[in-house]
Amino acid sequence: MPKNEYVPLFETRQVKGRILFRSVAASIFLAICFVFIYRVKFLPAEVRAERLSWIGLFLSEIWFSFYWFLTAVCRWNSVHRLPYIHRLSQRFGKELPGVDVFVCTADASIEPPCMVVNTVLSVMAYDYPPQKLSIYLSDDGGSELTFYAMVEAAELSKTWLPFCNKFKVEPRSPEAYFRTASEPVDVKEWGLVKKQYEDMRMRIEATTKMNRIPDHIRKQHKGFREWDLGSSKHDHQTILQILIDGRDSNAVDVEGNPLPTLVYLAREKRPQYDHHFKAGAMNVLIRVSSKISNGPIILNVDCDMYSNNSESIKYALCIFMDEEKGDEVAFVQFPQNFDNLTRNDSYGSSFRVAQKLEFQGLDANGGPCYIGTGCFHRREALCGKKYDRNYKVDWKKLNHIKVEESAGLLEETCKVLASCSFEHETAWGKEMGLVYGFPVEDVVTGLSIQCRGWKSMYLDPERIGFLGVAPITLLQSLVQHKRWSEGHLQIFLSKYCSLLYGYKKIPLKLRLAYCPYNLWAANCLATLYYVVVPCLCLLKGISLFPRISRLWALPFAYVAFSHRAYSLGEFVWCGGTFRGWCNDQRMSLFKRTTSYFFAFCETIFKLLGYSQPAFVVTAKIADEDISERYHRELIEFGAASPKFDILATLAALNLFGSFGAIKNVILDSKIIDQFGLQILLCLVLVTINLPVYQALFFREDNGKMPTSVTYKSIILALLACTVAMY
Ligand SMILES: O=c1ccn([C@@H]2O[C@H](COP(=O)(O)OP(=O)(O)O[C@H]3O[C@H](CO)[C@@H](O)[C@H](O)[C@H]3O)[C@@H](O)[C@H]2O)c(=O)[nH]1
Ligand SMILES: [Mn+2]
Repeated sequence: MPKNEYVPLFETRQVKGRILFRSVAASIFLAICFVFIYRVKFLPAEVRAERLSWIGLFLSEIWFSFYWFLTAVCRWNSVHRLPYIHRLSQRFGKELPGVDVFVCTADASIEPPCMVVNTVLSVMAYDYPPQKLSIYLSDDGGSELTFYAMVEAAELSKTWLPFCNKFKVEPRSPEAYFRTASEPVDVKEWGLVKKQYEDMRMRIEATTKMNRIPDHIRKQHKGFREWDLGSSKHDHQTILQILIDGRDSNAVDVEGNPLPTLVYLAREKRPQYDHHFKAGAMNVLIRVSSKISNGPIILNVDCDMYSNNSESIKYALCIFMDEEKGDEVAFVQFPQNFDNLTRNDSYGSSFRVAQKLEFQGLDANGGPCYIGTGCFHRREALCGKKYDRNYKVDWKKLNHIKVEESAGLLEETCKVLASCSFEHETAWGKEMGLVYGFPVEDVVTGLSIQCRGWKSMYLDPERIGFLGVAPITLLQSLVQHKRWSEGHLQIFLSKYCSLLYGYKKIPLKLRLAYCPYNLWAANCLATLYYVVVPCLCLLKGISLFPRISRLWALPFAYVAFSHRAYSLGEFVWCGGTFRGWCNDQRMSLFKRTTSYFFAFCETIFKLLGYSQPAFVVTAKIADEDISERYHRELIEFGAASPKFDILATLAALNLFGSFGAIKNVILDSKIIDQFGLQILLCLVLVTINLPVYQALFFREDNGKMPTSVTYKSIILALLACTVAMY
């Protein structure tokens, strides 16, 4: 091979199964056309109630078809990327760029310091030159418990990092490693390191339990003095402590190797200033890190997302540093995987199909969204730089910038960058850094980066890059989806709507591909209609679908069946189980009727100026009996919530509807022809809701439906049935 021939650092391949996907999509499209023809042709002319319900159903079907069309566009092409890390090391050797890792935490009571420490240790232990690695923890909880945990992490890293390097252990979160490793790599050292970790964990957990730091520990580090003034979570000065200064020749592990830099940061918080949640935290991190290490690549992870693959940085660099295609890439997104999922994933948290297939589609269309965690950014792009075609990075030059100030001086000079007033009348939160004002700051930021001309890419290596904690109760999951769908809808209704904002900036396909996500919440109306009206019409004797003896029933059946069968096929192909798929279907129904519905309403309130932005942080721990039920895959209802009122009422309604229908069929079997499809729809809904009935009527544990919800839902459902029948 000639010497200067370009050898790519990564390759792009078409995802298999495109022809199957396209043929199924085409056939579904055809069937949808027939459904529409039927709806127009047979629209009932006379009876008012009948005509109205029919029109409503038709509108819902138009919506579903439109939505389906968007998802099909998003998936029409899809690619995956194959990085070659050995080529990276061969080509760049020691000239690798600095990487700054940002870990965000917000609340020590639901994000245990011990978990944060594990995440931090896992990213400190990346297989990457430690002099080029800096880890920043942003603590929006401003908690000395978390600070203490970080002091401990700095200490443990001195044995943990050499241990990881020596034995090439994976994963590099000590907790996950000792939980999953089957046999000790080296009995003696294994035992020693394990004991050190266990001791540290016990010390941290003890302080967390006491909710305060005992005096003898406070004396160990000057940083604790910052809490002497008596600060609260929402009102405190900036706390910045460089726990390990990577430049310091004394900062070495037990074997004398250098350690990565480790920084604790709690930005200033004052009640009278908006802090913009995670987006605000990230922007402070960007500024502070620019003074301390200024790595040209930034990795962002949530505090529960430990690194599960010590080579992820190198994978991402294969994209950024590729001579031909790398310079236009602003961020490289890894999927969001979880390590606390049960076999059948009761709450559909795995995003299996989305992450194995949809994101590849986005990648082919111009780039995946930024999803907040497991994402590598090019610092310049994140800070607002526009891409232009002559942009070419000189990685070598980037490496020769040196910071001279001492750690102590840096701690003082950087404080102003983390103060509440710093951003006043600047472009931060608008054109610079993460965008403010949306509960999904990540997605809107990714979009705005892409609209500045950059591309993004998706990497899903065989060994999972990051593992986090998925919600462990139904309510938490629904609350999380409410935040997401609300954030997305707000983006859609703002100036950042991909269709308009991206006009002439990103390809039409990418503009369209954002829509299925942005419009999650908008699904609620059509779904609620489909869940409520056919059932009530059944009781009233209004037929909404073609007779099953007629050919017109075929397209309806085909759309429903093939669409779901294909989805099941994909789900299993992506490694899911049949029951997992059923759970996923149930969750998508639950999300649509509750999370999306509330998100939809709240977005309207917000547009009218009635509600404040919020970010409900997902709890990463739970009581023992809750987590025991989670592992038994029992759906957790437990607490009273308006979301459960809705779920239970809809479930009861369809149950009564089915009872009514079965009674009528027994009295007169001929109606099965006329109402066949409608009865089937009700029965499918009843099947999906089986766990709800169980929670309403049969369960005895603390996770059953609260009695108040049971009564409310039965009364409401009965009322609705009565009104429908008379
Ligand atoms: O005021 C805040 C609120 C949250 N966080 C952190 O943001 C992260 C995400 O919060 P979490 O409650 O875990 O939300 P998830 O729904 O799991 O997060 C997903 O969705 C969020 C947007 O809704 C993104 O910010 C996240 O990166 C993405 O993983 C966590 O590390 C928090 O500590 C802060 O730093 N400051
Ligand atoms: Mn999370």
